[in-house]
Amino acid sequence: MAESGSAAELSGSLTSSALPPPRTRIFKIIVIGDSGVGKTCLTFRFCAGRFPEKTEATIGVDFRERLVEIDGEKIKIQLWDTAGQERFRKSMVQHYYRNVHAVVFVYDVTNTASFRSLPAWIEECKQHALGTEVPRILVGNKCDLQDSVQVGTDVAQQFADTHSMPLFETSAKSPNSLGDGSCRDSDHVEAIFMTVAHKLKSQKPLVLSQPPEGSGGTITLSGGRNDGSDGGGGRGWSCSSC
Ligand SMILES: Nc1nc2c(ncn2[C@@H]2O[C@H](COP(=O)(O)OP(=O)(O)OP(=O)(O)O)[C@@H](O)[C@H]2O)c(=O)[nH]1
Repeated sequence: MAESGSAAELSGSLTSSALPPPRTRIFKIIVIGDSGVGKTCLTFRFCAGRFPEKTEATIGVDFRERLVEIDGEKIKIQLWDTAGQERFRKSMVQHYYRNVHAVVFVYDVTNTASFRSLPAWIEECKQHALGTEVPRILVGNKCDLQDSVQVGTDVAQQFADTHSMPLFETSAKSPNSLGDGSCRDSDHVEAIFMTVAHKLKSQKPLVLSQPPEGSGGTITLSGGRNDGSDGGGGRGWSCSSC
């Protein structure tokens, strides 16, 4: 009897230790659009939780990360903030498009030219073999500048529909600002990136590197949503985990 008890204990401990620790998945999301539309501010807002006091034109690429928890799974959202200026893109452009999970196209609602450039950005994605299976969203930024809006929601929505993308209008500066009445109806920057992460998570179930027997290779985690932030931000030219 004593022996069978030990065997049961042994088998129990073996089963739990045979499970590899869950890996943190990384979702690489590239943020593209004309220079000055607010890509740096949007990515900073999501990762650091605030509007940056000062920004400079991005050279090559910056990337920022934030750890979130979705349905009990920790996921690292890695935002690649790409340079809008052509002269700062050339050497890096092929790196942006490697292993991309989602694309965020940004225009400035107060700048028609940035909206007119969108087809060229879409074309660039196409040229880098980004298939239609890669989720894309369209973000109109700076909607706090209500008196200067040049790109109406209806025109933007039409464009988004034509290209099968959801449209979000927001402000990196004052999302959800209710105090002064601006941006009352805008989407929160937080919600925009979390929507992309939820979409990616639903598309890509967690697959363990060594699936336990009988699990079918896929483990579905469930539980309460609890977003956490490491507020991480960093400037870099490459990323070892991508
Ligand atoms: N009012 C307002 N200004 C914003 C907003 N987002 C960004 N800006 C301003 O727009 C300017 C450009 O912002 P960036 O985030 O540097 O633009 P970018 O798209 O990263 O530009 P590049 O790095 O050159 O590609 C800065 O002066 C920001 O303060 C916003 O939501 N509202």
